[in-house]
Amino acid sequence: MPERVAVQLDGILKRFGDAIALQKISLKIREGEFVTLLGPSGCGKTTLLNLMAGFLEADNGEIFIDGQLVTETPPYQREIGIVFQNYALFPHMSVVKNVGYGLRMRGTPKAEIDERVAQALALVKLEGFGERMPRELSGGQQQRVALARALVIRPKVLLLDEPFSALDKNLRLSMQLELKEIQRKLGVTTVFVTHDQGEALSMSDRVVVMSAGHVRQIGTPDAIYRSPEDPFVAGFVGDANVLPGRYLSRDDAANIELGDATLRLPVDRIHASVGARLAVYARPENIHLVPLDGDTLLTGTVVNHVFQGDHVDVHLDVPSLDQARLFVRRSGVESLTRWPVGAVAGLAFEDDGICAFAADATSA
Ligand SMILES: Nc1ncnc2c1ncn2[C@@H]1O[C@H](COP(=O)(O)OP(=O)(O)OP(=O)(O)O)[C@@H](O)[C@H]1O
Repeated sequence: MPERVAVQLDGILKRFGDAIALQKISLKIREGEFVTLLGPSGCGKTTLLNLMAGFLEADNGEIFIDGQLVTETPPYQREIGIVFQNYALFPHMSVVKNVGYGLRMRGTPKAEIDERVAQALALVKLEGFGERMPRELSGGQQQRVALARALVIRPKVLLLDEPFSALDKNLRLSMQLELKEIQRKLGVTTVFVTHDQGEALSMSDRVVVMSAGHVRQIGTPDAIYRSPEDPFVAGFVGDANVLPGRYLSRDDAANIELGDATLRLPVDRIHASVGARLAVYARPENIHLVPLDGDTLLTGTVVNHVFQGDHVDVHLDVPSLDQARLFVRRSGVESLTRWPVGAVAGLAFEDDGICAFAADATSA
């Protein structure tokens, strides 16, 4: 059976005055999918979410929800649930009244409202909190109420705009897990907005990376992290060393000059033409320190260790790479003694986690 499309955007263009906030965005979200819009502040994530919700109108393009054209449909008829960053609970209503609001507006019978509100509160683990007022709840509890209020109407799509960004780190992590479990249990199509790449990678089925009103890449977290197709994505998602290189030639692999060394990399990782100067992106965990021998072409001198708890980042100067400084990630503290400051190490690059773009195309 073909997968159903829950949300479809076709050529969405949005201007604010002379400024273009969204540049012809097209996107299909499958039923039951958890999709995250990820990008830096001002890239257009919230604008896109507000267009799906119906709070804003597009200047051009069409939006379909569950196969219906909704471009002209007001928010309350789109059957979507929304959770904002700042809770936006009704302050003068109890938890039960807040959660039941959407059902009362739809004229649902009282007995059914009571039952569905109780179910929704159980889902977000807030049984027993029904008579409290929002001011009597913690930030995390308020956000659970907001989630219950959004889910109780059984929305076709759940939209969340940075819902956990006001929470402290530990609470944010546990809320992320909880949301993901609830979403999986209900199978509700979800669009989540964040500027936090860790949040996007850990929760999503697919991530839509945006910058300056454009979609830069759409893919699974693994594809976005391992095979970025755009220099913005390579620089924004995860840590990367950006090193100067040149695309020498291509046979069954791409031959890339990096300082005195030539790397052979899969051709599909090189987004440039033969002869181009390159910005080579290398993840710190994909560069290894190796003892020097007669064949070592690329070496670095250790200049610093940065202890990060579960790993150590070793920083090195690489004279043959235009004096570039790079860092590699080691899991054990043994690297502190094996590669002390001042030591000279050979650098070995794994294919996985390396990609390159024409140097003049890089924006990150
Ligand atoms: N009502 C508005 N009037 C004018 N410009 C706006 C309006 N809303 C958004 N913009 C502009 O549109 C662009 C996209 O804004 P948007 O809020 O969608 O970004 P964002 O990616 O959600 O950022 P943040 O993470 O900071 O919320 C920005 O340049 C912003 O200044």
